[in-house]
Amino acid sequence: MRTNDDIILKAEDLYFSYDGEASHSLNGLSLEIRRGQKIAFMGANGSGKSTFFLCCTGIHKPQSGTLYFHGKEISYTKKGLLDLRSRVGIVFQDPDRQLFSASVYQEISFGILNLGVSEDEARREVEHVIETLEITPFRHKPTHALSGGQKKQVSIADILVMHPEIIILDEPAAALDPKHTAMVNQIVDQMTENGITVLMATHDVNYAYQWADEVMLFHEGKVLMHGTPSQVFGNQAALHATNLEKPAVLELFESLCKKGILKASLPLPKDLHTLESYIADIKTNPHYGGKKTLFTETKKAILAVSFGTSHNDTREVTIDAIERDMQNAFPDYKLYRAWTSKMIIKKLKSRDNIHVHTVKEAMEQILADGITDVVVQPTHVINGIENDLMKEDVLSFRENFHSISFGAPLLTSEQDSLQVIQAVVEEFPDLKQEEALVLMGHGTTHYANSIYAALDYTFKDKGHKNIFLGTVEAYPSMETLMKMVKDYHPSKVILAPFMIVAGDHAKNDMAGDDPDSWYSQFAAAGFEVEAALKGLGEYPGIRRLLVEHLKAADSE
Ligand SMILES: Nc1ncnc2c1ncn2[C@@H]1O[C@H](COP(=O)(O)OP(=O)(O)OP(=O)(O)O)[C@@H](O)[C@H]1O
Repeated sequence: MRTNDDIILKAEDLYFSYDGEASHSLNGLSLEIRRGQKIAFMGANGSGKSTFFLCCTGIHKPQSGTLYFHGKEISYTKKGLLDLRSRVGIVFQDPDRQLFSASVYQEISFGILNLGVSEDEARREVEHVIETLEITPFRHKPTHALSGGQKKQVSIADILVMHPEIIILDEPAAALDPKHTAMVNQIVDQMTENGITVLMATHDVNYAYQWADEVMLFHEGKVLMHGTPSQVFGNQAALHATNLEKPAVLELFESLCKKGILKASLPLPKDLHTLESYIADIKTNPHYGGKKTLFTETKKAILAVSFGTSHNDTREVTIDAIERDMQNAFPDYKLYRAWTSKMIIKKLKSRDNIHVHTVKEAMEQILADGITDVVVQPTHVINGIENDLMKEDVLSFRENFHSISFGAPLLTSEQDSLQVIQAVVEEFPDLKQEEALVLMGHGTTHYANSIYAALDYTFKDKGHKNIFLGTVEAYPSMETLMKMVKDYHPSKVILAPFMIVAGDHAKNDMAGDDPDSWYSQFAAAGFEVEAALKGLGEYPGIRRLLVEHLKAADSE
């Protein structure tokens, strides 16, 4: 359990500016450091790591906010600072900023003598640290004649000799060759074994991932994220925001899992050695596939997953057409269909005695047919709940296949939005500037719904000010659309579904006679209205994009 005693250092809402408040290098920074932890401080250049370190040793005093050491506010009196600096030592990134004595011995003994320790005791301590940090071969050289790596060793010795409780290392491996980097890493390991709390700024994601207990991710003068290395390096958005990359070992592990070579349920490997042992184990204990071996002949399939429709006319020109294009792109793969709407599946069964598989049924069939690798391509428009649930169903079969990969839903990346806009524009070549094209999306309470409003905005941004996108079930609603369309004063409103099929929603909610339909509402508002009952699956540009997503998933 975490107690207050565990918190050795705490920062509360720190603000620090180098230029009289014109900009803040620390910008409301709060964090807590637990005793004995190894903490990697990461973040883009200029995100405030060094500034924070300088505050921790009292070199800078924050303009506002409080720093606590062992639960007590830092005192900025001479005595307070001397005490603080004997207990919190900092090794600067640039050793020349730290070393100022003429000889190595003088340099290392300076701090400890300043603490009032007797000369004898100081000598013993200095000799000890000279030996442990392997400084003996150059101990008699003047400090200015040392190499970069040797200077770094001496600046660490400067601090270690004082037996601090916290050591702060600002990019200790910067400018060091691999041999000296390994040596500094070894010294750091010794420090942590001796119970010293180590705060280290580093840009080396591979080292931080393997070494740290916790990662403190700085962004614009405050902590963007704080967590275990797996939590922080597993967060793509946080890494992106802070210019960091995923550690190579994680990247490789994830890629091997995606390819089905390793099981994603294995503990995340901390280092290459662990990953190697997973791979070495494959033959005897197949992580890969559970029941299958790595060397079996592969048989591949595509599973095309759609919401479904009970309208055969639209199905033929949308879902059937999409699947046909997928099959043409992958003639050697067996194509399977699954729908996610149980209601529609039931309706087709009772009305036409046609059975369409659910996702689980399709996966069972694929398994029974001896398929080894499955690429799943949804025809879902957004990455919403339907897609999440579909993935869960598919992944419950993970153990039975060599690999399972997923193509992205239609609107996943920014590039997708641009291609979808292009596909829509191509589909309405006769749309006049004074006419409004109003698209009806489905909409969902899932957070992915925001893509509809974003796409509506992008249409306009790309010069299509007369194309509007709303949803039946969420935002942007008909009410919002009506306002925007009225502001545009179009001569005519053309309605079209922004759904893969032109089914119930398109025929009834959009184009129906009911007074609530979009058609009736626009007509009642005095517009000339026309309905184009064409699902997105009929647009060649949309089908092309889905096939592209499938190809991307297959090549993963
Ligand atoms: N002595 C200084 N005078 C003026 N501005 C400074 C000074 N030192 C740092 N800054 C500014 O403060 C901000 C934070 O810098 P800081 O050195 O704390 O970042 P950092 O995260 O340690 O960066 P790096 O990864 O490059 O070492 C930056 O905008 C920087 O330009």
